Amino acid sequence: MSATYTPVAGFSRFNLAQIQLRPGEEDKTKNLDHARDLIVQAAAGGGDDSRKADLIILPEYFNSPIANSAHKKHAEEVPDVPAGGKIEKKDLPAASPTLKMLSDAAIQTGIYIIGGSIPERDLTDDTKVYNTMTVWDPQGRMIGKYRKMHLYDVDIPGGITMRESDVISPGSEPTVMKFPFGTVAVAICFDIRFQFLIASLREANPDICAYLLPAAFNLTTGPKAWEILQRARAIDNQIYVGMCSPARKQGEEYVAYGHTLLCDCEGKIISTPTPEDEGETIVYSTLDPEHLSAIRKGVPTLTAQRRDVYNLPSFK
Ligand SMILES: O=C(O)CCC(=O)C(=O)O
Repeated sequence: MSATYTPVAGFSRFNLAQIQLRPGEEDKTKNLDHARDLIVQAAAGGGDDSRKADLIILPEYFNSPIANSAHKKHAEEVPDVPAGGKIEKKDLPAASPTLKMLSDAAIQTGIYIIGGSIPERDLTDDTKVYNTMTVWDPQGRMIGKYRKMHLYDVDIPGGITMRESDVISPGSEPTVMKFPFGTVAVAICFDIRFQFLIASLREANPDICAYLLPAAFNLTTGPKAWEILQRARAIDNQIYVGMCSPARKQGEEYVAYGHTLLCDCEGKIISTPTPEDEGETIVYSTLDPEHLSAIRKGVPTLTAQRRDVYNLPSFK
């Protein structure tokens, strides 16, 4: 039986720069100045051709320490973006320095930015803080917002015990971004473990070409699961998948794993720092529609699904 195949709508070759930024410190101004310098550096080059980056992504909690004790103190106001809309720079909250930096950096570089994640203060309930991503266009407008949905509450004997939900409230809006070069599903860190999230987004948006997540795995789960989860999600959904980690820094309350990477739609890792490169670095990749097409055509798992025999169970 020959596979029916159509190219992924709206996907054109693009360059991604993932900034494995050093972990945030208490001095937010210092963190933001440093992140901006790295964004400018990342914008200048990379990928496997001579074009500059088209999209930059930062890590989880990049503007402040990754610590439950820090989130409330560093939380900022983040406006909601109307569906399909944008928030102009002049309408950003004056008291949100991280949003201002990201908007300025997008204008300065002329590049789309997935602004990692930051603690967000709930305006209507000051007991609530979210782990929130913002997305920016080259005009410095905020074009997307996503609140982490699955909170990292784990108790691993001999490993790590953590309850993100002691401080953070969960979001409940899965998010897909339409960039001029392709449709990208976004989420944050622990969300990668939930296959139904990306599978349902993928089903509703067949034009998704990539799944990108700011993340910060740790030294317990990083070695076991960081790489395999990304490769699994990539193979299951036949999309590019990448997570962007903070650099590893011993002595922090939460030591991030590092190893930022991007794998292609057959689970092959195409860009990652060298093993000794757990420190600050920029990982460049090129996402290629022809490669994606060839893989989907060669192994047509998505069109060959037997929905007449099985289907996702309803949770409701
Ligand atoms: O899934 C994991 O092992 C790590 C997740 C995590 O650290 C997070 O979501 O913050």
